[in-house]
Amino acid sequence: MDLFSSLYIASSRPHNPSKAHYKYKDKLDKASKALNTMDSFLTLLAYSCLLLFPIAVFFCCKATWPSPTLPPGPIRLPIIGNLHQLGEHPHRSLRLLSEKYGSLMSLKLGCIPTIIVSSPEMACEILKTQDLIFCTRPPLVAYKRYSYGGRDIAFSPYSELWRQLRRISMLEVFSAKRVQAFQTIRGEEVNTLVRTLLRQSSSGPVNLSEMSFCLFNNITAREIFGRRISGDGDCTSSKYHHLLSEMMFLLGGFILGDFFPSLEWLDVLTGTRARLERSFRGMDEFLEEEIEKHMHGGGSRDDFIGVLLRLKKDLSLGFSLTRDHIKGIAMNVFIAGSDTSASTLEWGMTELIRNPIVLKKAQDEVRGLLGNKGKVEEDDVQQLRYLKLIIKEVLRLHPPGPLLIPHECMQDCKITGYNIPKKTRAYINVWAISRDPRYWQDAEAFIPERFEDNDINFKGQHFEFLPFGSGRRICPGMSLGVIAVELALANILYRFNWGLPDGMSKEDIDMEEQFGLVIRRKSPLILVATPTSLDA
Ligand code: HEM
Repeated sequence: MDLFSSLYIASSRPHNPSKAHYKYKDKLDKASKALNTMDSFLTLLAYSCLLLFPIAVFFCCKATWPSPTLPPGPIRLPIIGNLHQLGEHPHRSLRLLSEKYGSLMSLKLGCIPTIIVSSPEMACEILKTQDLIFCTRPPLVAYKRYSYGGRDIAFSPYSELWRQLRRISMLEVFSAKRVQAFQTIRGEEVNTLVRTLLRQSSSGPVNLSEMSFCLFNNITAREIFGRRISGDGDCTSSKYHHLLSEMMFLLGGFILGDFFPSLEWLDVLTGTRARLERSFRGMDEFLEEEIEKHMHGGGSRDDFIGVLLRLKKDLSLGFSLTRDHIKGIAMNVFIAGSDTSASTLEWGMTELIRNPIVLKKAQDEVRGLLGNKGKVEEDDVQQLRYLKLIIKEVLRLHPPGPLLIPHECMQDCKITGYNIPKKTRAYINVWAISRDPRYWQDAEAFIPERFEDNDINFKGQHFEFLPFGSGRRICPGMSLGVIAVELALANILYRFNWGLPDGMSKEDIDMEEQFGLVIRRKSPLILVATPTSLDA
């Protein structure tokens, strides 16, 4: 993502444009026709400010190297610093830079001092040894809005309130008891996926990316609100797909004000703020409706909203849980629970199709264990050793959050003798770490067997493998996410044979990533699913 990505955010078309927007856009279109190169006059204005001003300043001030007391890093341009070096896939560009400047690298992104961590040792330093100093979040524009001004778990700064929210969520929302209680939901939704695949596969290739998203979106919605959000018996489209994609994009999309706090007004001018507000309002209205339904006897006492509304009345909590806290937590789970798991399933199937020997071994395992049973249940999954190795390998090569959610340093500190000033932003490049040939043999290859004879897991103690992060901010939904992905993958491998559409070979599979807070495939995964003899 380069410096102008935020302008792209501003100029790309919103998903749910209002009538007013079209009217406004018509006028701009006339202007842009005349200009013939820009999407809108406002964008042109913003480009001008951003291009001409730095160029002018460039001639007045020099590029600088980071001071010797900071970790090494590339030379910084005036104004934009190293923003231009992020590229379209920041995790990849940052890996290349860190090969030159080291596993603790210093950058300046706009006005923001930043460190990039690219080795297990440095990740351990930030997420374990100095976790208490680094466990806050930077006050990014979208984080502030989507967290109801710091009233959620994922995007709020570290504080006593955050600790309380995280504590009660761990006990009541993400607990082992709750994971167990949602077993039926996962089973029913995976059955719906299988039924949808049976129906759709008879008329041609299926869009597995769309179905993955829909599956996890419905599982998450039932966990939070007690109801599905797709049509009955359907696993092809989710009413909130566009809204969630929009939110994911804005959360990972590098908004201008996040790098130039004094230029936040440009985000208003370019329309990014309005776009953020529109998506926030869309989600807020939905959450309000669901809370109202629960308060008037709808919903279940055991879904997340039911549990949180009960806790709201609990005077022994030690703090008062407000409606905004409930909406903040629900929004986190809705956002964090769908795309992450969908990404794991779609990359998992992508790798399996590219690696037919692994695919066959996984199918032999599940079919050997299940015989003619008809469907895989969660108890069966515990015996699928090879399938679990596959999930680990998918998370190693395709961690859904390649840079985690950014952390920020709360006070001046030192790492390996270098000064890290207070408010330095920290990106942990877990994508680069889990592909580092110093720690992984044949690091770019998909080899689930590499996890066979060792105890490396993703629970945050092995710093060479951190798909869920580590320390105080480690993903609290790990168990909910992993069991759902395992169950879905086991069932679709058991019930279907998989192949590529006619005329395609595995070399033709598009591996391009769409960067955002969560990395999904850029193009949907389209596969041919052939039901096995069980369904003949
Ligand atoms: C394969 C599935 C998943 C993966 C790979 C994943 C990964 C992550 C990562 C990398 C983080 C950021 C950690 C950091 O910043 O240090 C995170 C945070 C979080 N995840 Fe997940 N996640 C998954 C599924 C889920 C699910 C299913 C839920 C909810 C049901 C969830 C809820 C959260 C929340 C609330 C946070 C914020 C934690 C905090 O800031 O304290 N995640 N996740």
